[in-house]
Formats: sequence, C-alpha cells, structure tokens
Amino acid sequence: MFEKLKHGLPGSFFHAENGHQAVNLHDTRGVGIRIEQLNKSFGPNHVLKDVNLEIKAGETFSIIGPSGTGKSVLLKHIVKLETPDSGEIYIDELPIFGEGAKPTAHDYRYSMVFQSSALFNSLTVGENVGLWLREKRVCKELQVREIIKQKLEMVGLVGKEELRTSELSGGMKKRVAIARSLAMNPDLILYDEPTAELDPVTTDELANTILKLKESTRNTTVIVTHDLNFALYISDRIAMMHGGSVVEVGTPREIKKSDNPIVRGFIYTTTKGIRGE
Ligand SMILES: Nc1ncnc2c1ncn2[C@@H]1O[C@H](COP(=O)(O)OP(=O)(O)OP(=O)(O)O)[C@@H](O)[C@H]1O
Repeated sequence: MFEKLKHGLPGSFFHAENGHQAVNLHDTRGVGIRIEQLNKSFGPNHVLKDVNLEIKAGETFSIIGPSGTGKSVLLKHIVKLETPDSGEIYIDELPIFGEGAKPTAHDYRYSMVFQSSALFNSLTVGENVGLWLREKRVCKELQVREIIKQKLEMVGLVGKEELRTSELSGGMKKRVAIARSLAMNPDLILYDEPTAELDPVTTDELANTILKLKESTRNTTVIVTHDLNFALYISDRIAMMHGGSVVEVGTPREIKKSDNPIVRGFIYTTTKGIRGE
C-alpha cells in the first residue's frame, strides 16, 4: 500500500536532504535561514522583489501580510518547491539554489504543513502519521507505533490512532498534519496559513499546541499567515510583507509599536483599531 502511496504524495511535505544517510530520529536542531535578494516573477507578475530576510536557528518566525503579497511563494522557495529568478537562500550558510548548491552537503530534515492539511482520507490517523516512517523504512514497526503515539500525544490527540481522517474536525485534521510532520523530527517545520478555515477557539488551541511543541523540540519554525493576532502570540519574530517585499522585521512588541505606516495600516485593518501598547 505504501509503495503505491509514494507516487501519490501531494508535494514534498516531508523531506530529508542528503537522504542517503541514516535518519536520526532523536536529535532535532534548528537551522538558520538567510534569504538574499530573492526575485521571482510569474510572467509579467513580479511577485518577490529583492527579498532579504534572516531567520535564526530555533526561532519561531512568522511572515505576515495581506493576501497576494508573495508569502506562500516565499515559503515554497525555502522548501525548493519554487526556483528563484535571481537571489539565493542559504540554510546553515550553505546555498540551496545557484552554483555551489550541493544537496548532499545539507543534512537537515524539513517538513511542511499545508493549508489543506493534505491528509489521506482513506487512511487512519495513525497511518497518516506513520506514512513517512514506513515509506522510508527508517525503523522497525514497533518503533513506528511508538513514534505515532508520541507525536499524537504532542499535539493533544492521545488514543485517536484508529479514527479515519474523514471523521475529524478541521482543527483535528490540522493537528494530525502537524503530528505527521513531526514524525521525522524535522529541523525545520513550515506552516502555510495554519489557521485558515479554523474558528477562533480552534485557532487558540492550535497556537497553544505550536507553543507547547517548542518546549520539546529545538527546530526552526516558519509560519506564513495573515492572522496577525496568531503571529503576535506565537512568534519570536515577525516579518511583514507588502507588495512582494519585506517592509518590517521585529519582535511582536516591536511590530505592535512600529511607526511604519504599512504595518500600522495592517494592524488597524486586521484588529479593527486595536492599537499597540
Ligand atoms: N505557480 C504560480 N503561477 C502563477 N502565479 C502564481 C503562482 N503562485 C503564486 N502566484 C501569484 O503570486 C502572487 C502571490 O501569491 P501568494 O500565494 O504567495 O500570496 P500570499 O501572500 O501567500 O497570499 P494568500 O494568503 O492569498 O495566498 C499572486 O498574485 C499569485 O497569483
């Protein structure tokens, strides 16, 4: 069954660079990301305009901004689902694109939690979480089961292994998608609009889940969201994108106090006038 599924995986939601090496399922480290002068156009649409950004190892970093401003496109470049027209991304100081980029030089694992959760409805919760482990045959079945249990516990879904994903609420699906991403102990985890389609209570629960995960993992977390309150609550630092460029970077406190009119306008429209402290 998993051989079949391998060909149907929707995008690279988990990936190990230097995949020929033995997978260490225990240690997690954060990776540092440096984005330099990144440009990307789709036909006449110049989406990313000289984007520069530095994300520190172990940070929870959110990229916020209005719809259509290039946040998801930027995220896709970090996981190489898109290739830039110019510029470079360095992960732990090693380039991932242009000349000098050697996939074998990288030894980090990354996974992405998509907006849609991208779960297999025909599989149970446990089977979805264990998919990568079984596909890559990284450990024995007994250990796979232990890891599934452990990761479900980490996202607050104890004892839900046998449920079909079609039976779950949107918030639970999101948690399963996170547990599945955690199964490989990623050094870098990326979320694309994690709160989309979630109600305020479920959004709050998800925020607390992500915060709690940071107590037990050392990975770097990058989140794309237009949900300002969510970003302010969970992030170490936030970048604001506008019109394809990064217009401000700072801690939640700095963002709330920013004098940048674009940031102020975004805060005003998304919080209906709640001003920074
Ligand atoms: N594969 C693609 N081909 C053509 N245009 C694309 C492609 N991917 C993204 N775009 C365009 O790039 C622009 C930025 O899209 P992106 O998805 O990054 O926006 P966003 O800031 O994440 O907003 P949203 O939250 O609405 O997705 C949009 O104009 C979009 O239509």
